[in-house]
Amino acid sequence: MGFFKRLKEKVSQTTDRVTQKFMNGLSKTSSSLVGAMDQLFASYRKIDEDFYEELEEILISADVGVATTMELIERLREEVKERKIKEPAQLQPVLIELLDQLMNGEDEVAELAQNDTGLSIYLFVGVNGVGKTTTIGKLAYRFKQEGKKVVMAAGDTFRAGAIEQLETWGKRIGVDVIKQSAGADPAAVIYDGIQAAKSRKADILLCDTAGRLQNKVNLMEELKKVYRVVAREVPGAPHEVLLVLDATTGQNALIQAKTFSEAVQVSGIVLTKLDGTAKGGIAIAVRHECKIPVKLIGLGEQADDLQVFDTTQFLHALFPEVKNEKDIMA
Ligand SMILES: Nc1nc2c(ncn2[C@@H]2O[C@H](COP(=O)(O)OP(=O)(O)OP(=O)(O)O)[C@@H](O)[C@H]2O)c(=O)[nH]1
Repeated sequence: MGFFKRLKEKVSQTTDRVTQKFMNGLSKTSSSLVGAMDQLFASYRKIDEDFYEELEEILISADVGVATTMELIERLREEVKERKIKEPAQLQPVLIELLDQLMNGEDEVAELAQNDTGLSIYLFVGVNGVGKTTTIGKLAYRFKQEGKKVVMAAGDTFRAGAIEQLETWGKRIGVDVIKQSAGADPAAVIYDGIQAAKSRKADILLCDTAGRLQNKVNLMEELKKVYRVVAREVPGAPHEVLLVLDATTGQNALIQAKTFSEAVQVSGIVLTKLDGTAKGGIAIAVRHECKIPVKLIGLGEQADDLQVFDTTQFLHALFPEVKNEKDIMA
């Protein structure tokens, strides 16, 4: 179903709070992207090579990425030909539909996997500072709100601060944290976490992992070991391996996605700090270029600023004025 049809249904159905979260969180990207596009559409009388070139620059500076931008422009040229569009201003709804398609259109809002026969185990991977610990705290809060019994394991033993930070989150939201001292073997901490979660009949165990070791090889070996321990202790686990990427690092996030996917089977991406950048186009690039679904996005530091990624809400927050094709055609 096309974007505008879903928009009518989804935005009216979804609680206003979610739509507001997306709009507030993406306001920086929206104002810079829409501002630049409005200027472009107003300053061109016809759709020519200069117009396409300027549109390319706008998309790339919003961190949509070169590959995704090139593909978008290619599809736009075809649409312009097919629909015999003359006015640049008529392009905006077409552009939004194409962005929607590039982001896999139909809202397969990727659900978080659960183990309906017992303990669900999530691993969180990603480099230091991207928001891993914060994301674990926010997700623990979300699951607790849903009535689930949650336990967290402080597997990022590389940085002492990460252990304390997770403990702070645990105290704040009333969730147990299983830890050892800094420098301990992450796989041993996560093994303890699994035993504790089982004995406490928890529904879900959220595991932080090392954000950095001496070098990439050690880090990747470490992650493979954690993965093996989890898979041995609970059949079918880990149920999610969530790679946490910082949206403010732009195209670097794509490089990290490729690196981590070589070491462990990443099942989903959490894109954090989208509220902290005007280059939220990175979500489009990640969604289109990585074959891994963006499952969650971080729209702020508060516990309920972690939202399930939803293409319709995302594009509506970027282009809030465009409710349907007629808005622009008129
Ligand atoms: N504005 C904003 N800040 C965020 C978001 N997610 C995390 N942060 C902040 O980013 C900073 C780093 O977050 P951490 O959770 O410590 O990063 P980390 O990846 O856990 O770092 P390590 O624990 O070393 O792996 C903290 O100040 C968080 O509050 C977000 O979605 N929006």
